[in-house]
Amino acid sequence: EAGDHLSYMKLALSLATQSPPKPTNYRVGAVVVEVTTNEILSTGYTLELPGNTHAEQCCFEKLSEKHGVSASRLGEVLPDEVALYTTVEPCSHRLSGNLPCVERILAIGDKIKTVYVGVQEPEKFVSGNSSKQKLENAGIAFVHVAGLEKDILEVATAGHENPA
Ligand SMILES: Nc1nc(=O)c(N)c(NC[C@H](O)[C@H](O)[C@H](O)COP(=O)(O)O)[nH]1
Ligand SMILES: [Zn+2]
Repeated sequence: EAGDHLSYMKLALSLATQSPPKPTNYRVGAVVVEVTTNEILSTGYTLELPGNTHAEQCCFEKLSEKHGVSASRLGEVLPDEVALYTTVEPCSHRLSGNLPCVERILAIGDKIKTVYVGVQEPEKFVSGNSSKQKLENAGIAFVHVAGLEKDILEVATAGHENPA
């Protein structure tokens, strides 16, 4: 079981390495998994889709495209037990003003049971990321998958002046 989590987080990390480096965000990778079958429903990495997109946002936009529903209605079409793996915890505020990913997760409702994160968001752009609290308040589990922190931060900050 724990092995599975690490393999999904490693997959998310490999996706993050495809993200074009940028000084104003993090290079993140995310994977949406159907828990009972271990089927990968969607993947995403920062800036994969047009616009200033986040990895988690790309996962959801691909799923809404596939199912022909808006991302906010994904709760109607997703299977009952879904997990999100993301190398950096979902944002709770974005300096661009775009909709934070924690709000995108909450809008999906009770289909996403667990969010697995590789690291907490560094304090560089936004301090006090509140996604853990928001998710747990909504009954969504927030689980840290340990072991890849150094690699995740190196990839995430590769576009910065002084990378991690
Ligand atoms: N979980 C997560 N996935 C991402 O794909 C990504 N880029 C961030 N980054 C969080 C960081 O707080 C925001 O990147 C800045 O606040 C700038 O906001 P924009 O990205 O320009 O909307 N966090
Ligand atoms: Zn985000």
